[in-house]
Amino acid sequence: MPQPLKIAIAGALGRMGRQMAEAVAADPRLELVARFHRPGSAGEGLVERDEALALADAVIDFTTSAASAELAEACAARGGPALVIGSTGFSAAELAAIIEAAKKIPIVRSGSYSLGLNMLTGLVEEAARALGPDDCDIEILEAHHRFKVDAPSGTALMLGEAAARGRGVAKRARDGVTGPRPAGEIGFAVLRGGGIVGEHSVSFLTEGETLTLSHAAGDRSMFARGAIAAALWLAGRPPGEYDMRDVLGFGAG
Ligand SMILES: NC(=O)C1=CN([C@@H]2O[C@H](COP(=O)(O)OP(=O)(O)OC[C@H]3O[C@@H](n4cnc5c(N)ncnc54)[C@H](OP(=O)(O)O)[C@@H]3O)[C@@H](O)[C@H]2O)C=CC1
Ligand SMILES: O=C(O)C1=N[C@H](C(=O)O)C[C@H](O)C1
Repeated sequence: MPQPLKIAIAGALGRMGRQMAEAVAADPRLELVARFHRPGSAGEGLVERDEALALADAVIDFTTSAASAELAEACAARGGPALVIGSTGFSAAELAAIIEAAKKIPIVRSGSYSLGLNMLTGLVEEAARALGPDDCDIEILEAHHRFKVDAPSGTALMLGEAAARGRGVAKRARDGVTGPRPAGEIGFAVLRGGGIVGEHSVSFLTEGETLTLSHAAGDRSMFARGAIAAALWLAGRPPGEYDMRDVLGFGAG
């Protein structure tokens, strides 16, 4: 039997951090070696970040865009551990820092670790290609709980990228006199409230009919399962930035 993969969890006190700790502890292929939170919050089962990095083969990180970019730099500076990033809402500078770090360590980053959602991106790409931009409009709707801080969601942006292969630019918000909808635009609409775990739909609209592809997350456990699959997949990989489509073997991605 191979040695269990040593996992550290960032953002351990967050919604996903707690979900991850439960899932990792229950998985015999893994050993939960450290949990950490913000700097200075060690104690009661938590350690400082750098202690965690020294113990782990891989870190699973659902925190904030800024914390993830900083963590990627710290992991790269010491030549490891590998990193699974689930955070969303990245600025261009934060993304650039992660891409730089991925020259030194292997990183999986995805706006969604759900298997179903990653399957949906393939279907969206196929539908967008088949329907073409001339008479078919694409609109993406996402809904999340009241605590979510970024919009559109990382998943909505992923779906937008899938739809946009061969299409026009994103339209992130509409307000006031917007004028008619430009052809090829991909529109995003955002709903926030209550405890919604994550709902996404992509509609393809022509003047005669609407096709809608959608996904709803029932709870956060499948994000944790996907992140664990990513950590196991990363073991022994060369440096590089990978995504969930690589992990799931969904083609060139
Ligand atoms: N890719 C995917 O499949 C999924 C992605 N997400 C994304 O994951 C992220 C976290 O989501 P969620 O768990 O709901 O959010 P939470 O706010 O519940 O958790 C994030 C945690 O990270 C902590 N944190 C902030 N800065 C640092 C730091 N420098 N070091 C360590 N910990 C830090 C926060 O602390 P404090 O509370 O003190 O601010 C908080 O406890 C979001 O970006 C979300 O969009 C969520 C679900 C699935
Ligand atoms: O913040 C969340 O909760 C979620 N964030 C991710 C996103 O931004 O897409 C994934 C999931 O929808 C839950």
